Amino acid sequence: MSSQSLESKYTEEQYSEVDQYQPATRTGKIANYVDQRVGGTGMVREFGRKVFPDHWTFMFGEVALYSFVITVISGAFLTFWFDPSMSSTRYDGSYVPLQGVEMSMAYNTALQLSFDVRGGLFMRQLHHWGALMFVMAMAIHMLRVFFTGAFRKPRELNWVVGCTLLLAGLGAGFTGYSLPDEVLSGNGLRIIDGMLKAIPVVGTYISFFLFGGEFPGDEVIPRLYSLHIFIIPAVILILIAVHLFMVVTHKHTQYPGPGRTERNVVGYPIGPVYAAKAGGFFFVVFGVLALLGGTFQINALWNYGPYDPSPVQAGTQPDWYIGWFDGLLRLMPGYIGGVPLEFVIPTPWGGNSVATPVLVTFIPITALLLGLFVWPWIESWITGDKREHHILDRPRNVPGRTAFGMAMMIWYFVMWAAASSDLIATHFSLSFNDVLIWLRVLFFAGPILTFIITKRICLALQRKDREIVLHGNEAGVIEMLPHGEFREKHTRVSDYELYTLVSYESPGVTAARPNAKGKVGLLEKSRVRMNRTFFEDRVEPVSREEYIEALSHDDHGTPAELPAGSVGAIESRKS
Ligand code: HEM
Ligand code: HEM
Repeated sequence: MSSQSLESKYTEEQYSEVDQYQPATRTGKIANYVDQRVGGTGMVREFGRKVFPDHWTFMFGEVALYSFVITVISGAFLTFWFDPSMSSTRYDGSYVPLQGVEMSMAYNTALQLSFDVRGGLFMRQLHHWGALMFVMAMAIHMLRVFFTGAFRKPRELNWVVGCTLLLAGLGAGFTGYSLPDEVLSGNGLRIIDGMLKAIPVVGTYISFFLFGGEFPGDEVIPRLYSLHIFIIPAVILILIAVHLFMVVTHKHTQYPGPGRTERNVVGYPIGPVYAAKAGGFFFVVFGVLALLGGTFQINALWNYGPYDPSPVQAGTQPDWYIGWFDGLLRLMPGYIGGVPLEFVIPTPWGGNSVATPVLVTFIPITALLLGLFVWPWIESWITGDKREHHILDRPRNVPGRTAFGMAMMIWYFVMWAAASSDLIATHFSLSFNDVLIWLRVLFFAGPILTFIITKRICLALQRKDREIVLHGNEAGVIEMLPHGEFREKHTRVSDYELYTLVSYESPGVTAARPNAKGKVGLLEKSRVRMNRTFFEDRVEPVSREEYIEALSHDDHGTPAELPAGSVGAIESRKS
């Protein structure tokens, strides 16, 4: 019992009486002692009874959380040995091919961690696999939230917190990857330096300040280190706390099903079953990462050699979440029809060069990242839907959003694939230039084709669902009728499945809304155009009348009366 509740319930004279209710066991007494001073019971009662719906797609947020914890633990281990200094030293560790080679302390200690610290290589690999899993889990979690519409009101701000987490994750990955100061990380930094310098007027200054002088300087690794082990993890930690707090206050969304409404949550309370499952799951994630870290080599930095701006290695790849920046740079032509795209603006101090090929790459990067942040508002602007949503969408039931999401994914994949254009060319014995030209075509045509194809697939799946609701599933049993006709038997779907198949709305196109002056502005016109792209093709959901009509035909081998709950499912459709 917490001290607060004691105060409110008992007078001072009654305190001695209360002491008689001390638990009998020693553990109970210790728990009581702590609780009277900490007051945790109320919190446990509040959180322990929170109901959490169960679905496998809700697991990715947890995987992100656990892999972050594992990168923090393994990263803390690395800090005991890693020295982020760029001062020069001669390697004298146990890796023979590099003995006597001059290198920075950062690379030297990363090699020491790999060869001379007991368990060091395992911890480095665990850290790197943990980082990859962290960003991967975040991305899949984000896609789950996107494709099921879990970002809609009231969760828009939590979506923004999530997007910030994703950016912070990319920042953590990039800064970590740059720390060991070998050829691969040095080349990554060289690309960043080039992108910064392309910014007109201020670019060279930004690069100069970041690197503490002319690239590579001797300041950048210690600076990245502060960002990597302190500032970015602290930001991630705070944002995760805010994110999960918001998940609790909003309550979790749920998939459509019997008894699930916009006003309730059906699932298990967190304590004890869910908490035990989540605790166990942490160790599963830890186990998988330990297995990867222990058996699959990653970032074998002794093969690269110390950073030197002159060599660039063939075949090396940046981590998957960074590759698309690199890919974009490769996609952008430097010349069109023999005319260089880079030009110089004459100025009194000798001219300012504008690196157009590099600058243009900022457009898709900004569009993709900014679009991600503001998507909840864009969607509600297109649809005109300002209502709260706690029941999730099945992706096929929102063809416009699903098609758009898939188009953006393909766009991302093309940019990412471009970062491996050399490997694609060598592995498949193709001309490097041809690969690049095809990727350029796909950069523009890929998203459009994906949008069209995905929308068609969604509509086809909706039609299939409609067919299943009205005529049941093919039973795989052929029967012969008395007059000799053969036909396949159909079985009705269960009431549960019926709920899943019919609980959705399929809005039509909304008409243009004139402004106060009675005119339809340019913005409204573009909204209506997008609204039409999203909603013009639609499949009408099954109506009550259609359903009853279908049931009454018992030529599908179905009873003439309605199964309990089935009409309720149709009625509960959100429209
Ligand atoms: C450090 C990274 C992250 C962690 C640890 C995390 C964790 C979680 C967890 C545990 C949940 C509840 C379970 C679930 O639905 O999966 C959740 C829900 C949510 N997350 Fe994340 N998340 C992260 C990143 C993101 C990102 C990148 C986004 C989107 C851009 C996002 C958006 C959301 C939203 C909108 C919800 C509420 C979903 C609902 O109620 O259905 N999160 N997050
Ligand atoms: C408090 C948290 C963290 C600490 C103390 C930490 C510490 C470190 C240290 C000391 C290194 C250099 C070791 C080496 O290269 O051998 C490193 C590398 C790295 N870190 Fe972290 N880190 C943390 C969080 C993260 C997070 C959240 C991510 C990713 C999203 C990440 C990604 C990386 C990567 C990719 C490397 C390069 C690993 C390699 O050399 O193969 N770190 N980290």
